[in-house]
Amino acid sequence: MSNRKFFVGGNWKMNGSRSKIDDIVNFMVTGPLDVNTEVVVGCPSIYLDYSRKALPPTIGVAAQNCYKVASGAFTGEISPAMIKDVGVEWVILGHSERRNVFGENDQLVAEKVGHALAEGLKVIACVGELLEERESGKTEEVVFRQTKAIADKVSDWSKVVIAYEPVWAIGTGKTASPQQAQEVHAQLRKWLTDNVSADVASKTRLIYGGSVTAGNCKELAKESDVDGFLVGGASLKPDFVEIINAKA
Ligand SMILES: O=C[C@H](O)COP(=O)(O)O
Repeated sequence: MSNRKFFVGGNWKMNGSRSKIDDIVNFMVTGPLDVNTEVVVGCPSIYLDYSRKALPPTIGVAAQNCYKVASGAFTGEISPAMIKDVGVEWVILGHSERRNVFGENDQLVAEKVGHALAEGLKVIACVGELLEERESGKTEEVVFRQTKAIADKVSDWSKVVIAYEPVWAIGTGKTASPQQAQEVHAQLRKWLTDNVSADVASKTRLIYGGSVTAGNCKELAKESDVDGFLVGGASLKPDFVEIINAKA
């Protein structure tokens, strides 16, 4: 039994409206939510303020992205300083959709992580391989490369959660099996032991994302190196409560 607090993040992606958020807040407040799980929801930037005000302080709020500097001529971007200004304490960085739809590379993701942490935000940093990378035996190489870029910018690991999200499992209904998730999580934890420290490796939450549902969360949560989830589609539905309670 690890002493890592189970962590469940919801990533609403580009979904929602004020009325939809009211519904989500309602089912989350009704819960009941396992008090032993840390819960954070990732909102579209335009709804960060609204969501932070609507949710109880026991539920964290995350931006889904931010830029790597505090302010300036960067049309369309938001900064960690702005995120903090509306009372939001987390940001998701390096999500596979940022990497693969919007072309963010390891270096940009790492710079964003470094700046967000320096500004006092906590970071959910995402890594994960494409289907062709898995099929050609490159999963470990890819997730280690992505993790190293991020790790080089981290000085305080207590502010970081790593989300392993195999791209082939995101939004596809093809969840990684508990064994597949555990295998990569164990490799990542060993990487942290070898390249950061045993202490950081034992304390850092490694969460899994990719088609997590109320139906598969309990089996995944039994794996010793799976410390929680990053949930997309199911975080918009009352099923999210069951996922938060996967360990209860
Ligand atoms: O950030 C969440 C992941 O991309 C997983 O999304 P999904 O649960 O809809 O597959």
